[in-house]
Amino acid sequence: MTNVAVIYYSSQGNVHKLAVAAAAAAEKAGAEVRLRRTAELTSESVVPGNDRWNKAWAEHLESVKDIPEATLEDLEWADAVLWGTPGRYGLPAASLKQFIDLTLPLHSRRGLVNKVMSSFTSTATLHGGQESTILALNNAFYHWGAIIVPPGVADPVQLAPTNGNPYGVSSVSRNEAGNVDEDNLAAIEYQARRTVEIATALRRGLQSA
Ligand SMILES: Cc1cc2nc3c(=O)[nH]c(=O)nc-3n(C[C@H](O)[C@H](O)[C@H](O)COP(=O)(O)O)c2cc1C
Repeated sequence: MTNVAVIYYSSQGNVHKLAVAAAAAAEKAGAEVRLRRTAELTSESVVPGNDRWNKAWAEHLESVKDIPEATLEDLEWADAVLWGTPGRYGLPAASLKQFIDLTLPLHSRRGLVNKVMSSFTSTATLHGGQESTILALNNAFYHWGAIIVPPGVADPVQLAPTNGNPYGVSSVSRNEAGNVDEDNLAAIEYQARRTVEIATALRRGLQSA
C-alpha cells in the first residue's frame, strides 16, 4: 500500500476543508492515509484587532483539536505528502514553515529523497499569490530531492471557473471561513488521486529497479 500524509495548516477552515477532501480521496484511491495539522504558533489569531477573524480562528482551532499534529515520523512513514497552507503574502503560513524547518534531521540522512510532494492552497483573492505560495513550498522539496507532482491541467475538472491553478489546487475564500466550493473539492480529489497514482508507480518502479 502507498502511504500518504496530508499535512496542513489552516486558520479559518478553508485549507482544512481541502485537506479533509484530499485525505478521503487518497484513501478511496487505495492509499493508507494520515491527516495531520501543524501546530498553532500563537495564542491569539494573527489578526488581533479583527473580531470576526478571531472568532473564526478560535472556532476552527477548537474544531480540529482531535486531529493529531504532524511529526517527523509521519514524513518518514509517507511515500507521498499532500501539503496545504493558506497563502500569506505569496508564502506558506509560518506554522507549516516551522514544521518544514524541523525536518533537518530527516533531510540530513536523506530521508526525504524520492518522496512525492504535492501542494494546495487557499487565498482571500484570485490573484493573491496562489502560485507563488506553491512555488515557495517547492523550494524545500528540491532541496530534499523529492519528486514534485502538480495537478497540471491533466483533468477537465481543472477547467471549472473556480479552478485552474496547475501548480496546486487553490480556492478563493474572500476571507470567509470554510468557503470552498464543490468544483474546488472535485479538483483536490483529482490532485490526491493523481498523487497516489504517481507515488504508487514510483514506489513499484524503484522496488523493481
Ligand atoms: C498574515 C496574512 C497574510 C495574508 N496574505 C494574503 C495574501 O497575500 N493574499 C491573499 O489573497 N490572501 C491573504 N491572506 C488571506 C488568507 O490567505 C485567506 O484568508 C485564506 O483563505 C485562509 O485560509 P484558511 O481558512 O485555511 O486559514 C492573508 C492572511 C493573513 C492572516
